Amino acid sequence: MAGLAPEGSQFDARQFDSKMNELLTTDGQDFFTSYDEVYDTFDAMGLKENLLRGIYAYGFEKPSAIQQRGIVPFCKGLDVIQQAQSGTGKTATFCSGILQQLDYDVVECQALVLAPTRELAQQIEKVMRALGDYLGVKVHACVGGTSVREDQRILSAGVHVVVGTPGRVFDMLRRQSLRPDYIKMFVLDEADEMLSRGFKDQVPTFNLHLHSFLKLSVTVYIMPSF
Ligand SMILES: Nc1ncnc2c1ncn2[C@@H]1O[C@H](COP(=O)(O)OP(=O)(O)OP(=O)(O)O)[C@@H](O)[C@H]1O
Repeated sequence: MAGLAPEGSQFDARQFDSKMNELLTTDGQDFFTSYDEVYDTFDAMGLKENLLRGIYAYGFEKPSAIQQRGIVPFCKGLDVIQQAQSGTGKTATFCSGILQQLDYDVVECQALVLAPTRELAQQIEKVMRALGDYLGVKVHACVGGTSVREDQRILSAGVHVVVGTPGRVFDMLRRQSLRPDYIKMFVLDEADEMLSRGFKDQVPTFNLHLHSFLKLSVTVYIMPSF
């Protein structure tokens, strides 16, 4: 799979591994290991009014523990790694962060979310759509088992966010139906699951493919294996 780099990119698995090893073993000055600020209400987070309306209309009254700590750093453009048990509100955390940072006048894909399963990608799309209802967000789920043509039609009509599984998203990138030029946010949901499912070689390929076009803010969500 490591040889499956997109056309035009110069993916070198060995070089990638050595760079990753270097990054993981360096005491980076800019690397935050914790973020102390806690916001115990959504109102205190400085979110767009229409995002707040979406959050409250969805039925959330108070942010969960991970939302109290995770939404604001995401909104500040920091690279975020969050690890928490299932059902603690991680999805709404990164959806809110993305919805806060989108430029709604630009109908181009600005955020890419990858998930390990079709069901999860579709579930994330629903949450993103619901929370972003008052913002007019255009979000599309790019997953296998659906019409490629329909994906291409929707993407060419323009979306702000793509949520998908690696295979179909990769396919859309290769066909240039999904253009990475405007992507400024990247979320890898359930990263440990993604990496253990054999997407290991595709994920760095995505990163590299995107990196060759833009400066990327990477957000990784890790699910612990309990
Ligand atoms: N602040 C909140 N107030 C009330 N309910 C919430 C809040 N945040 C999330 N929820 C609800 O809690 C449930 C779990 O949230 P979510 O799916 O975001 O968690 P998760 O950590 O991503 O879980 P999983 O890893 O299982 O996908 C959902 O039904 C969601 O609507």
